[in-house]
This record gives sequence, C-alpha cells and structure tokens, in this order.
Amino acid sequence: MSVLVFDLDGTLVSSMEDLVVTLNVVMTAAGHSAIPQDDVAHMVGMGAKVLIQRGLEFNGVDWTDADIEPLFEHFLEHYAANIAVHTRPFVGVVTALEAFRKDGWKLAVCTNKAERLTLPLLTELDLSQYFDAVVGGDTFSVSKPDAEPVHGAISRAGGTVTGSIMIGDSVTDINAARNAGIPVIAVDFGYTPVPVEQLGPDRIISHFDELAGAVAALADTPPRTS
Ligand SMILES: O=C(O)COP(=O)(O)O
Ligand SMILES: [Mg+2]
Repeated sequence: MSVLVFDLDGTLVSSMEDLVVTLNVVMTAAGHSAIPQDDVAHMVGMGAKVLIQRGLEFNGVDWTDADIEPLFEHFLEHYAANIAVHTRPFVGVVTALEAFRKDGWKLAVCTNKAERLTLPLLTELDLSQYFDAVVGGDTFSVSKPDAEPVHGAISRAGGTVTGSIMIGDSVTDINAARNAGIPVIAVDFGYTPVPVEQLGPDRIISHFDELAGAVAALADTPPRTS
C-alpha cells in the first residue's frame, strides 16, 4: 500500500501570516525588532526553535540554548492560541485529498512543526479526517531531512516505502525524501530561500490540480536515492 507523505507549512497550508505574527510577538516581547514577512518566509521549515534562532540571528543577537527555551515556550503558548487566524489550506487541497483517498492512496503528514501544534491545526482546518498518520518534528528523536520521520509516517499509515511519494516545499523535504528513498514532488508556492527548480525534485507543481498528474507520472518510477 503506497502513501502520499505531505509536508504541512507551505505545502498543505498557507501558515506564514500566523507564524509571522507569533514570531514577532515573541521577538518584541524579548526586546528585539519585528521581522518582515518576506524574511521570515526564508526561516520556516525546521520547526519553531530554529525559527526563533534564525530570527535572533537576523536581529544580530548571539544566542545560547538557554536563551531559546523561554522564547520557545512563549511561541508555543501564543501560536497555540492563534493557530488558524489566517492559516488556510491552499486552494485545491481538500479536493485533491478526497480524490486520492477515493483512489485508494493512504495519506500522511510529515512536518517539522511540533506534534502538539500540528494536531490542533489539522483539526481546526478540518483536515485531520484525511490522514492515516501525522508525524511532527518531535514525534521521533530526529526530524526531516532525516529519513526516520518519513519512514515513520509511511509505516504508521500502514504503507510501504516502495511506491510512496513525498510532497513538499523546501530543501528539507527534498532531502528527506532522498534519504528515505522515495520520489518527491515540490510545490513552487511554499516557503524556501532557494527556488525549488534549483533543488532537483522529481516533479514541480504550481497548483494542487496538477498533483494527480505528477503522482501518476511518478507512481511507477523507480526511486532515486541521490
Ligand atoms: O518550520 C515549521 O514549523 C514546520 O515546517 P514544515 O511543515 O514545512 O515542515
Ligand atoms: Mg514546508
């Protein structure tokens, strides 16, 4: 049984505005400057702790692990309370997920967002029902681009690595898919400092309407491992 493994932020959902609001609440409360959204878009994809670290570096602040913890706690508290103010599924997501399920695909989420944020966000947006498994950045001891969360998502969804496909928006997802030994489709509307064209995904889509065609084209392609 094959699994479509979806990244979350920048792939299934447009979450940038809510992430920026929370990051800037945290930054300004700690006495640092707010960061413009276009710059934050280059910092998302490795979870909230890395987002905070990159935000501090953007503000020229030297940080230690001890500095990050209270900011992370503040981030979790504020983001959990404001998780879907602006965040919505990208256009065509629900139609595509329904069609894939009808066609017999298992579906999973594999995100670097913490599990305790990921599950409520999916519920809030009425997306939980479509997924056989949800893996967050802290579900396993390692996160994407490591292969383990991708393999974990596939096995928790009841599927096999062979035939499964990753869909993501950043270098982290593309490398995670490569490490996991599965093909990867990149969306070109997500959050990445490097255009996905330069990252060598197996296919690129610009709208969820194009996903079925890309999946069909890859379904019988042997996996690349480099
Ligand atoms: O950085 C994050 O919060 C998670 O991002 P992802 O869903 O793109 O893995
Ligand atoms: Mg992403």
